[in-house]
Amino acid sequence: MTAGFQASLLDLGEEPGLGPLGATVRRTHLTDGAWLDLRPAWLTGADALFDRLSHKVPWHAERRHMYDRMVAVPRLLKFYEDHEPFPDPLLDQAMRLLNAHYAGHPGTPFRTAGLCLYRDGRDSVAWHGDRIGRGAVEDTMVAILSLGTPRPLLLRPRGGGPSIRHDLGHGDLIVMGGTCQRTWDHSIPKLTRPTGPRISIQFRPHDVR
Ligand SMILES: O=C(O)CCC(=O)C(=O)O
Ligand SMILES: [Fe+2]
Repeated sequence: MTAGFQASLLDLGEEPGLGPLGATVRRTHLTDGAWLDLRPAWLTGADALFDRLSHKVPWHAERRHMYDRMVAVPRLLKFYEDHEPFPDPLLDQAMRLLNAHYAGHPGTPFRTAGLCLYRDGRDSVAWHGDRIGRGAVEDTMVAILSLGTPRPLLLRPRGGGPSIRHDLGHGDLIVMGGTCQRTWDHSIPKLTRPTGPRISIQFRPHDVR
């Protein structure tokens, strides 16, 4: 989608700014009532936001129970509940713009911000849908603003079938909507080539994880 992260490192002085949504958002309909909206380069001057978030967010590692043992979650995390102040005013602005653009859609308004830091290509998210809470039974929406090194996001129908791939670049927006969390799974696969860091900001409605 957009240029690589390293190439833009010279832009640190540029103030981050969000573009319009409106007609710049391109929708792709998937099967079973799932859809994706893409808005490449929604955020310009994204280096400065990457830099601020990497320093300001209290990133932490988590361990989760898997099969019969505890394993390290392969990324750093911080989840902002809807009553918690976001770590940067740009996240408040992004959520306001998203809520204005998607007003009235099932699964809105967006209320929380989940942040992930992928330190390198070994960090990843395994196949899953955001089905904790309402996402398991109702249409919902998850909007992701991607910063830093581009990483592929893969999606595949839960019922089986080929996966599709979207490369999420520095400042790109992708929105999963309709039945996407129930009928499709998504993942950020590990990469073996040298890969710089990426921050993912996921806006979700209340009671969806
Ligand atoms: O890194 C991303 O953009 C996706 C993260 C994700 O799917 C999740 O945290 O549920
Ligand atoms: Fe997810």
